[in-house]
This record gives sequence, structure tokens and C-alpha cells, in this order.
Amino acid sequence: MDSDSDSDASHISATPPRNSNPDPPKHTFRVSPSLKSNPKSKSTLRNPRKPNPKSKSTLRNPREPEPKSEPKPSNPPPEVFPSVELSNPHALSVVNIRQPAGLPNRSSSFSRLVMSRRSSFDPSEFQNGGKFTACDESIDSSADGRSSLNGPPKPMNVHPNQIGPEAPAEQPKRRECGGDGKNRSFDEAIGTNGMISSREKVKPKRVHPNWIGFDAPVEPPKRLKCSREGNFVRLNINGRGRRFTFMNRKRRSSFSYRGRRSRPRPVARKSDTPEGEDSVLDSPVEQRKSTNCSNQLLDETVMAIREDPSDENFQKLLKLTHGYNSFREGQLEAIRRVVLGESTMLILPTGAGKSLCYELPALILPGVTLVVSPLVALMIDQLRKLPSLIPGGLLSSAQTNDEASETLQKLHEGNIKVLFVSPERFLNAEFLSIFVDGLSISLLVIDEAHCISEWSHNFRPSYLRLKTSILRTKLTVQCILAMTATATTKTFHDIMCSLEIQQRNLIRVCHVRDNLQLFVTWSENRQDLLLLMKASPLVDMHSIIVYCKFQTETDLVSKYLCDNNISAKAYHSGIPAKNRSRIQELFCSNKIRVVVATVAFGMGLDKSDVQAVIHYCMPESLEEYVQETGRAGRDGKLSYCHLLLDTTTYYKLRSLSYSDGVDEYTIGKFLSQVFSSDDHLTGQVCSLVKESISRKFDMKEQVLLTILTQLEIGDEQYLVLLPQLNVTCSLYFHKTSPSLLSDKDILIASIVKKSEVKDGHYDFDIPTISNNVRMKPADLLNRLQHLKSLGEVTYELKDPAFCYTIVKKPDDFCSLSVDLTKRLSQVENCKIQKIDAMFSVAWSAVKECKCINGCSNSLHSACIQRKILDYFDGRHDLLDNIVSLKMTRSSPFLRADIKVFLQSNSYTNFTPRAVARIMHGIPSPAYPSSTWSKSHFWGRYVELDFAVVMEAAKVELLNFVGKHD
Ligand SMILES: Nc1ncnc2c1ncn2[C@@H]1O[C@H](COP(=O)(O)OP(=O)(O)OP(=O)(O)O)[C@@H](O)[C@H]1O
Repeated sequence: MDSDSDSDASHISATPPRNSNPDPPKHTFRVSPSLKSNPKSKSTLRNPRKPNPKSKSTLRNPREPEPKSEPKPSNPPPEVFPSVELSNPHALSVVNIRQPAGLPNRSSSFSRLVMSRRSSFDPSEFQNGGKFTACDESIDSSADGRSSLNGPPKPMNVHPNQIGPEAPAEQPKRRECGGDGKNRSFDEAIGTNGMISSREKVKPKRVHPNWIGFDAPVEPPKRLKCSREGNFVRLNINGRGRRFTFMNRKRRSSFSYRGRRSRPRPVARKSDTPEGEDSVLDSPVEQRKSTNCSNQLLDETVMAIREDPSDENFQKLLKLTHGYNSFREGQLEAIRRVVLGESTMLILPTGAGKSLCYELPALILPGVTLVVSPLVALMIDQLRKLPSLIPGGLLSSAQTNDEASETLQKLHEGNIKVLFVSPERFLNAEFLSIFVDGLSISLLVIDEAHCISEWSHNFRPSYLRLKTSILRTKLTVQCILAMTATATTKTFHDIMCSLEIQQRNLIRVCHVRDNLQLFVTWSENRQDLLLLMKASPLVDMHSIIVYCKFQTETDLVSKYLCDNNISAKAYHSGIPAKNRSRIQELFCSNKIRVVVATVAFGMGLDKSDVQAVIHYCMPESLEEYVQETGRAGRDGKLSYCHLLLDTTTYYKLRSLSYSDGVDEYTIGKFLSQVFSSDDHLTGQVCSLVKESISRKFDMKEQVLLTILTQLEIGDEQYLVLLPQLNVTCSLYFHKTSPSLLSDKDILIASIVKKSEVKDGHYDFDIPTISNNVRMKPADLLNRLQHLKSLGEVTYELKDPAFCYTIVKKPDDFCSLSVDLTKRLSQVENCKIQKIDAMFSVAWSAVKECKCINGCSNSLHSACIQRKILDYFDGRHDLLDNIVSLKMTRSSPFLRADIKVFLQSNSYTNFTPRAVARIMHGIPSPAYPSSTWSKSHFWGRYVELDFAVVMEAAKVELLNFVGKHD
């Protein structure tokens, strides 16, 4: 979640540099419990102290993959769109491209990437479903997301102040596309800071009413009424603006739909509320323009529905608010149930109009409608699209305190009917207290509800907090509407169970739109994309999305297209938010024809006339495939979706899905650290600095958060998670001396006593001081902020950390570790099944489809749609057998290679999992790709089943330790 949500949480690995032979890195040997000494902990082994022999391996694995035969088209295509026969010399002659301009040197990595499916991906570039990582965008979803592979991919949740991951290679880089003139002029227009250049500015611009712009006139926020005023919410990600000063503002106004009101409460400061949200725009968000409707007419219609919820009355309201004549399938049913107070699970295809299902109830129900959304960008988009008759607002960590205060003020005044928040907001006690003491929530909407389920393609730990049991204890939610476009039977059962939604309240319209023509071709050659783009029908299309899996890949592919006179722009979560937003905007206004994107692109994209979606790499799941193809043809017109299938991407994705796995032994050690504090009975704040803890236990931050969340909301509650904080503070004194200020202030006295003094500043750990003076970290920071405003001090914060208080220490660490490990491994297996299912469906279309029942040549809409339905209905067994043939089961060279690897890195601690990851080319916090991809064993066994590699590593580690003990 991201996350390129590109979800972007996972940054991934490369195919091995087989011929390069740099010395593997030498690490300082550290003692760790050995496999031998502890039968429970067989997974950690250590190598004895001995000189580091140079790798003398003469073993080479003759495992070059066999060339794949191209699928032979059987019948002439009856489809509306003609298809290009890829990797086919005849097709080449048709489009007259034998040697594309600017084709890179074959020996370059770009060449490997673009020209061959045996590509070498930069490990840092994998984009995870993310979608929601940093959902929050995380949802690149994560985004990157996306995501760790859990999401997101995900994207990872990123605090605004968060320091990036350890490995430099994991920092996304942007490469400008400088191919043709068009593209350069676009870059000029964008400018380095994402602003429009003066040349573009002088042009008269047509501004969409809902446009989110960077140079839009900033209007002062107005008090809203249920009228046509529209509203503005200013977001400021750069921290400009004043600090939080919200205090008991005078309440004003009444609003005909207001809920219960209470005294306004201060919102937590920005620094206290790091949410896993993606970066957002520094821009006003303008709501959709209103329809021509008077307040009186609206009030009358709403009253009529409250008295008589008939179809006619609902339709009248729809016409008034949105101007539509009729409801789409599933909408009216969902709206009626929600208005009647029945919690509902709504599964509608992408672009089918889910937002309407909370927008109308928000007008009808008396209290506030709270919409939980995984991405800030998505929230902004949803708010912008909200008809101005429905006053809305959002709370996000990207806002300044003034902005947040203003939103809260409006909320208390009854001037916000729909409030968008991120799931991380539910960690904030002060936010929750608004609803406990005052405002009533008539409806809680959980958008992208699949994020609740670990069995979904995009799980986010923060969504677990939305379980009904927790909501019930913390909030008085009267009704829940869970919405998603993609949920398998297992996923939606899990969601409904978590949210206590009754089976009869499931509304499911599950289908792939008929106007999407689904093509698949086998493609080992990256030139195929160019062939496609230069041939009919794509050559005549004005709006095309090309999906890739890796950030670098999007840059390279877009450059490749530009070099070949196809104007294209890359989009991924490594690109600054402003530029991303600008690209999306230009794409929406048809000023960019082709966007080459990771999964980070598309969430909240409501462009109705996207004509084609090309998958340059296969998606990680059928859910992702459905989501991404669903971005085409929302206007109902025939649209073109083409998947270029290859085994390299499949192996790579499968391999990467092992990047979240953890051993029982490691979880046990982590639990010992979590509960190491003796202060658990006094409710003292504990913290774990994310980066160092992640490296120490070789677990991704997203996995750590999942475990901590399970410890809070699992069967038994062991801890309470607090908002994440930057826990290390460097304090500088300016006016009064520290000792004099200490005399006046107990907090400063404690800081001076417990700090380490370095170069004139005082470094301290915030939880330690706050425990010492018995002050909440939030209050401590408020106090420092006050001293800063007096000119007494300045300070810097760093080290983002998980914070929590211990409720109870587990009685049995062993069984708790076993349970958690089992859960994580089930999730890992589920992820692999999703990749296998995606590959199976595409594979069988290409290799096995008999081209009857509507399929022909490379058009496989009929067979793919049928299998997608089977998949979402849980009928997987149809898919299994093909994939099992694809993974290599063994290699005679594996153990010998591992042996050589261990000998040449005898000063480093390894677990079997760590060795297997290196052999698969999967970076991890303790073994980053920046260091380990230099080993020529990196990624060498990506085509071999991970479990097989891990087993061999275990045997070799045992042998190695046995010999050297
Ligand atoms: N009843 C309707 N009649 C006509 N257009 C509609 C109707 N309901 C929704 N729409 C339009 O359909 C488009 C998609 O709606 P919306 O964004 O709510 O879809 P969604 O299901 O949330 O999509 P996604 O899954 O991609 O988020 C919007 O432009 C919306 O105005």
C-alpha cells in the first residue's frame, strides 16, 4: 500500500548477474543461537570464525531456460479488434518495424529488460499491490503499495517524516524520458518541481470543475451549507502553515442534517499522527459542481424517503443530486439496506458506481457518514467527486493542524456529512473520542474492504482495526457498508465475519464487463509491445495504459516507446506526488496518450474513455488483473486489454511472494523483545524503532506491524498500539540556559538529566522521558512546541517507531510464536496461489484454449471471463495442474552452490530462509539487494521452488556448522 501501493511496499530483486563475479560482501561474524544447540530453533545457524575462503567454485549450472515455442494461432480472428501476432515475423512485416529506432544495446540492462523476457530487474523496483502500501497508498498501493507483497502491496505506510529504507537501491529513482520532441516539451511543461512552466501557464487553460491543481487560486474556506457552494479542503504535505491551535472555537450554524454535537476537541498534532498515507497534493480540493437543485426541494425529497423509501423517491433524489435517470445494478438495493440500518457487503465491478451507494444514504441518514479509504489520493478524489449538495471533508496526516482543526470545526457544526479518513486514524484516541462523546456515526463505509482480509490481494494491517468488535467498543457505529470490486468467496466471507455482516446482506454483482476484449499472447520478446502499439487498433487509440511491475521498468519502457516515436509517460510511486498528479491530470484530459505505470496508477482514476490496458507484465493476481483491465472502457465502449505473458515475470513474482515469510524462531525472539519491558503494569509507553528492529529480525516493517496488530486484536489482547512516532529528539536551547530552564520546568529537568549531549544539543528518547515525567508523548511534544513558539528551544525528530503499551505478557511465548508463524505462512501460501491462478488462467488461454465458444486467435475473453468467475466463486481446482508443471522441482547443482556460497561468506550469519532468499534474489531488511545482489548466486535459483531451496540451505548449513564446530 503501496507502497508503489506501487503499493509499493516490496522492493524486489533481480535476476542473477550470472557472469559477474564480484567478491561477495564480507560481514562481521556475530554469534547467534545455533541450529544444533536449540532444537526448537533449527532455522538459525551460524558459521564459525574462520578465514573467508575465496569462492573457487567451478560449478556452473547449465540451467539456461529452454526457448519457448510461440503459440500458433489456429483460427482467423472474428473479433472486432484485429490482433497483432507477436514475436512473429509476419506481424513484423505488417507493421514494418524491424529495427526500432533507438533500440538499446543488447548488452545493456535496458536491452535485457526491454528486448528479452530474461530481463534483469532492479531489485528496488518491484511494485507491490500496493497498491496500498503507503496506502496508504499504501495502497502503490500500494503501492505501493503497495504493499509489501501483502499488499501491496503497498505499498508500506509511510509517515511524513519517515526515513527511507536502509538500502540505497531501494530508493526509487526517476529517469526522465527524453526521446522525442513531444516528450521533452512535456517535461519542460512539468518542470523540475512539478509546476507548469511559464510557457504553459500563459495558455488559456480549461479547468475542470473538480480539478486539483497546484496553481489554483486558493480560496478561503467557507462555512458550508447543504447548498451549491461546494467546499475546499486545503492539504499541505510540506508542513507549511501554522501549527495546531485548535481550541474551543465558537460553534456556529445549524445544518439540517447535523448529528449530535459536542464540544469541539483538539485534534492530535500532526507529529503524533503519522498515518500510513501516501503523499498528497498541496492543493485545494474542490467538490464536484452542483446540480440545479434548491435546498428546499432536496429537503423535501429526503423527508419523503425517510417516510416512504420507495424506488420512485430514491430515483427522484438520484436525479436531484447526481442528475442520473436510473440506478445501476446493485446500487438501489445497497442504498435501501443501508438506509434501513442493515450492515451490507457490496461487491460491484470497478467503475460500477459504488460511491453512489454511500453518497445518497449520507443525505438521508441523520448523523455523519465516515468513509475509510486506503489512500489519501483516493480520498481527495472521492471528496472531489462528491456532489456539492453533500458537504464533505477529510482528515489526513498530510494536513496542517489548522486544516485538521477547520475540518473538525465543521464536523462539530454539522457542516460535514461525509468525512473521509484513513484506517490509521483509528489509532488516534482523540479522533475516536470525538465520536464516543459527541457526534453519531450513522454509517461507516469501508472502501476497498478487501484490505481487511489477509486472504485478499491487498491486505493492510491497519484495516484489521476496523473489526466490528473494536468499532463497537470504541465507536457507536450504527451501520457498516463494506465495498470492494474484487473479493473471492474466502475474502468476502472473512470481511463479513470481521464486520458481523449477515449473509443475507451480501450484494454481489460479479462480472468482467462485456465491452472488455481480453487478449493474451505469449511474449518472450519485449519488442512485442512496440509491435502492438504500432499496429491496429492501438495505433489509432488516444488513451492507453501500459502496466509494468517495476518502477525502473516503467521508466525504461516509456523511454523505449518515446524513442520509437510513441509519446508516453512513466508513472510510479517513486515520482513526486505533484508530478504524478499532473501526469494523471494530463492523461485524463487526453494530453498524454500513453501512461506506462505500476499498480500505483489507477486507484481513483475515473477516466471513462481509456481505450486500452496493456499488461506488459502479468499481474500478481486475478483480482489485480480485474481491477486494472477494469480501468478501460468505463464509457461502455468496446475496449482492448492485452496481456503479454512470459515465465520470467511469473517466476519473479512467485519468488518475491516469499519476501514476507518469517521463521518461528525469529518471531519468538521478536516477541521477547516486544515484551522485554518490565513496565507493563504501569501502562508505560514502549517503542520499537522501525528501521533497526526490521533489520535486526530481518522482517519487513509491514510484517512487524501485522504481528503487533495481531497482538492487539487477536484472540487475546496483549498490547495497545499507539500512533507511530518519531522517537528520537535532538533539542537545542536558545534563550535560557538548560540548567535555568530546568529549574522552572520539570520536563526540561528530566530531559537534561536523561539526555546525551552532543555538539551542544540534547538527544533523548521521547517514550523514556514521557514515562519518566508521566506525560503522554503527545503532551510532551505539545510542551516542546510551546517552548519553541517562545523562542526557547528548537528540536528535530527522527527514528519512526511503533509505539505501544503492554496490557499483559503472554504466558506461553512458544505457542504464541507457533500460532503467528502458522498464520503468516498461510497468508504467504495464499499469495502464491493467487499468482499461480493468474498464470494458469493466462497460460491455459494461450496454450490450451481450443478457440471455441467465442475465443479465437489471441482473443480469449470468453475463456478468461469464465475462469475469473470460477476463481471468484472459489472453484480453483480447475486451475491447479498447469502451474505445478511449471516450477522446477530440483537441481543437481543447488547444494554445491549453497556450500560454496556459505564458504565464501563464512563470517555472516544465515538462516536457511536468508540463504534461500539470496538464491532467489529476494532482498530483505538484513540482506539488502544493494549488498547481496553483487553475489553471483543472487537470484540464481529463482525458477526452483523456494521450499526446495530452503530445505537444501538447511542441510548445507547443518553440514557447515557441523564441520566447523
Ligand atoms: N446510476 C448511475 N448512472 C450513471 N452513471 C453513474 C451511476 N452511478 C455511478 N455512475 C458514474 O460511474 C462512474 C464510476 O463511479 P464510481 O467512481 O463510484 O465507481 P466505483 O465502483 O467506485 O469504481 P472503482 O471500483 O474504480 O473505485 C462515476 O463517473 C459515476 O458518476
